[in-house]
Amino acid sequence: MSKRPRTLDAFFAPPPAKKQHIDPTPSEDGNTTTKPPAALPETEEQPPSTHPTYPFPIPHLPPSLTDSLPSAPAASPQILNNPPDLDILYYKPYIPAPTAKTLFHHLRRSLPFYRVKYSIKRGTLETSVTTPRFTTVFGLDSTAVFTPNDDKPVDARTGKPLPAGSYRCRPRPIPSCLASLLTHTERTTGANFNFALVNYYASGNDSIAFHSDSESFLGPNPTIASITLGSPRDFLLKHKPTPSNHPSETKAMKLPLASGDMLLMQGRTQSHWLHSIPKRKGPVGGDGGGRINITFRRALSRAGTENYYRYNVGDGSGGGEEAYKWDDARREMVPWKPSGG
Ligand SMILES: O=C(O)CCC(=O)C(=O)O
Ligand SMILES: [Fe+2]
Repeated sequence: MSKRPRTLDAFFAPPPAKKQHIDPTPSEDGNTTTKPPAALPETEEQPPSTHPTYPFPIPHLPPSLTDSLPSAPAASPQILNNPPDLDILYYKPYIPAPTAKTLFHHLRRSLPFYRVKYSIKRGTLETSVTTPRFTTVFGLDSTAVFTPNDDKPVDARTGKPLPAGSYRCRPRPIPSCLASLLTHTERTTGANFNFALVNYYASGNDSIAFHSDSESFLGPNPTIASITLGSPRDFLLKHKPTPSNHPSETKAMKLPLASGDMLLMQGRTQSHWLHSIPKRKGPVGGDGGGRINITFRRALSRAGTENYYRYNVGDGSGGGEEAYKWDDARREMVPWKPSGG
């Protein structure tokens, strides 16, 4: 449940909200309100998020977005708990469509993405796999924190610097554009999150196979918020096999996720159900087929941090794989070169 009254600037504002509250009244379409110009410079001056682990600075949300964000959720959630072991709140939508579209374009052009390669062993055969979508991740498990103005994580209990080699990966603080959304989602749901994982599906050819996010580093019955921005895609859910329920007989449930929708997966959902975004043939519709998915999660141990960076940034040369950045002229993700050329 919400811990603070929800207002316009509470929506994406980080906890110590610097901005003055101006006008929480949404317009008729539930989207924008006209703001006094005086409010704009303060937001415009917000510097981008920077960190030695980021390949480039990550801009703050633009004033047009922070100022037009409504008091979410835009709709009360539908409760999906009828099938055994399923426990999902379906916000349809969480963020109204026009705002979700602006947020989609902002995040697509602002975040570094990766096409991670890893190898899996099947028997004695080692196979190389390329993740069939772009991914990126920010955050740190609950044993450590980033302190303001500090590049390196410190011990969450003692506040002391971590011994060298505590992490194999190089954890990245959550940039302000995602931190604002995370904070608002915590207020809406009453859950706590320390990770933001982002998928970018460039077309209907990108996908995620059936899996559950039931890793032990999330603890039992984890709560995961999952937000869709951009083109719609089908989200499939099917119960894990049980002695009386053979996988071939398990019928999948289909949720047609649209831009702005959020699923709050909780309870026994991860331990008992699998989910996937299958490939989609033909035109996908909306935003040229591109779709962003953001999941907010809470990892409890270092294993979570190692795992998330390994599979969402990669571990090539310590800092991850080659970064990609959205190119507005080419309308695609292109390998990012530090020189810009
Ligand atoms: O894109 C989605 O909606 C699902 C993503 C997902 O399941 C995951 O990242 O674990
Ligand atoms: Fe998942």
